[in-house]
Amino acid sequence: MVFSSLFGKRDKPEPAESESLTPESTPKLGLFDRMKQAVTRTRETFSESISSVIALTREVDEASLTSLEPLLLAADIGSATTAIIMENLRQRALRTGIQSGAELKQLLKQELKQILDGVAHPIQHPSTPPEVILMVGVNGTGKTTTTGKLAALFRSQNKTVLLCAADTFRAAAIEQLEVWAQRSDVPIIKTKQGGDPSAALYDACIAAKARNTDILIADTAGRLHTKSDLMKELDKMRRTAEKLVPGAPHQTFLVMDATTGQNGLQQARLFTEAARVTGIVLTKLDGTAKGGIVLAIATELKLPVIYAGVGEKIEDLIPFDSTTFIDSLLE
Ligand SMILES: Nc1nc2c(ncn2[C@@H]2O[C@H](COP(=O)(O)OP(=O)(O)OP(=O)(O)O)[C@@H](O)[C@H]2O)c(=O)[nH]1
Repeated sequence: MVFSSLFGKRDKPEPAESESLTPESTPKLGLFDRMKQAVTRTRETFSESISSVIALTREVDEASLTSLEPLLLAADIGSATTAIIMENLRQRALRTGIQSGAELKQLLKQELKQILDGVAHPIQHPSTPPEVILMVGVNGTGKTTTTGKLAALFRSQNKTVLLCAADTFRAAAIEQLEVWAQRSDVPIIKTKQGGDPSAALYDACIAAKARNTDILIADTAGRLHTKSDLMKELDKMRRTAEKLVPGAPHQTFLVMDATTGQNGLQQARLFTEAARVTGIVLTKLDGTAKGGIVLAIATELKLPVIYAGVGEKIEDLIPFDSTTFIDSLLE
């Protein structure tokens, strides 16, 4: 089995792949630099406007605090979350008696980090393989792409992976996942388009157990929480996995598109209630100036972001870390 590294050349480059980083052309970036690159657009608007307020702050008073509020809203942090941040900032600024703009910035960073850390929890892994992961979410958020990227990420950690193409609804989803499986050099279990996704998942669970595979990732069709037949289908998949693998699905990742902002959040809120989501994968962070949505996810969904999608290529998925995120957003 050949898998050089996440940054290595792959056998069958797709158009997006051909531009991929190679060790020869570009130095490997660390997590911090990759996150920083991904949130460039958010940083440009958020950090620069915050910095100009901070630079003008001679003393920390109600006026300087209030001038931060529209900047938080502009980054799509959301009104409810912004209100929480502002209230906490006021109290902490008062309590600690800070004076300078630089201290205010540090306080803001601490406040933002605290919000993210408040919902973080260690991922529970099963004691015996396979670990079953369901990828769920509304249409077009990046489920299939993220399933492929996750396979590559786990392979680079020397885990064995099996993919299950349980998106039997969208015409090209199965073929798309097959391409990702080839890129990551992992096997795939599929059924025909229009087939029963639970049947595909059943076969995949049996195969993962027989092969002692570490991780089984199932890509599911995009759906809205309002489509009750599709939500029932998701339930059936859960029950199928549970019958075959104790505790499965161990993770249910809701794939959210960062560019959809507060609309996406509203959909996600209703989705998490119905689908027993355990964590968020936030895609397309690279394509938005509204990366502040990460904070709204924490306060409103009470769920941690586990991974962030930072581009279309196979290596463009990074484990989400609150310190890295806040530090790359607010230098
Ligand atoms: N820039 C960027 N594009 C992404 C990212 N993740 C996914 N995409 C793109 O988003 C588009 C939709 O991705 P898919 O994986 O097909 O979405 P899906 O959720 O499986 O779609 P449905 O099955 O229709 O629900 C594709 O063009 C992907 O390349 C990301 O992190 N950054």
